[in-house]
Amino acid sequence: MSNIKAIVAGPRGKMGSEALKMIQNQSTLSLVACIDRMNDGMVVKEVEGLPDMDAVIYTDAAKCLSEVEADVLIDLTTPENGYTHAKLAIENGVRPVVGTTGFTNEELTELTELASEKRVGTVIAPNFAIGAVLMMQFSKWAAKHFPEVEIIEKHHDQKLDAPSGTAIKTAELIKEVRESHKQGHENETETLQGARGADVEGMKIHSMRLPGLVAHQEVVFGGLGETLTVKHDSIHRASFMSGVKLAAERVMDLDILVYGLEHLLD
Ligand SMILES: NC(=O)C1=CN([C@@H]2O[C@H](COP(=O)(O)OP(=O)(O)OC[C@H]3O[C@@H](n4cnc5c(N)ncnc54)[C@H](O)[C@@H]3O)[C@@H](O)[C@H]2O)C=CC1
Ligand SMILES: O=C(O)C1=N[C@H](C(=O)O)C[C@H](O)C1
Repeated sequence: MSNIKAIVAGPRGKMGSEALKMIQNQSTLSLVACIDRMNDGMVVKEVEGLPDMDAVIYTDAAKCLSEVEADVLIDLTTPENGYTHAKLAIENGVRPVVGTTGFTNEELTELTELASEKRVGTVIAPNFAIGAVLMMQFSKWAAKHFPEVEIIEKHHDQKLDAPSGTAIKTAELIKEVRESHKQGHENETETLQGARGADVEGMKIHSMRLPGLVAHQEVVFGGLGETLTVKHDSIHRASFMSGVKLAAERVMDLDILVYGLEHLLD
């Protein structure tokens, strides 16, 4: 697959700017437009800090998606805008590749149904790093043998959603093999609210936000006399870009929505 025409939403963001660099440095994708909150009508290279690329910037997502001839929309924005952009893209026959996290289950269901109805391939992946996808798969495997598990996710302090999309996806994968049950002491109480974290069928998720962090997760399993920790660290946002590229290539052959990069890996 070559010359896949891509729109990037969120080009000035931490992920969006990395995606522009990735597109600039490979040959299968080309940038045909951007969707941003500002700089309407300017071209990318005119915006300070953005790479030397000629695509036009739109602030009106509906206009961009109906006017520009594009194959894929790469969305790296915010939960609310990511959902709206994905919906608009599907309605306009542009295949969404969504990294944005924080969607509700209702939004995911709606997008899944819309993608099937319109037969527009869609990828929503809470984590595009190959190592993170493996960390989630290893965790699912481990949970078959160690059903007592807690998830600790650590991110930079500019992150809007908690817990992370990755932590939620990990819990969902573990749920497929772990029977729902309460963990810890049956009479456990919290003397400080939130001390035990968020609860998914008895599994706990703890979210840490600090400057200096990028994206990190530990899945800690406890057994009789032993613990097992499955750990992944993204130390640079370049870690996500091979997954974004793979998703943009593979979405061209889909006519349904897939949730999670694992569905696209061999
Ligand atoms: N799936 C994955 O592998 C990864 C996903 N993420 C997710 O990607 C999203 C973006 O993350 P970051 O780049 O770190 O955030 P960021 O805050 O650096 O960037 C978000 C960008 O979206 C822009 N934006 C907001 N509203 C917009 C709108 N209506 N139209 C166009 N652009 C708009 C903002 O101006 C900003 O530049 C988050 O939801 C984050 O959780 C982050 C890293 C990896
Ligand atoms: O906001 C981030 O940075 C990240 N968000 C994604 C998530 O919510 O899981 C992926 C990665 O953890 C980085």
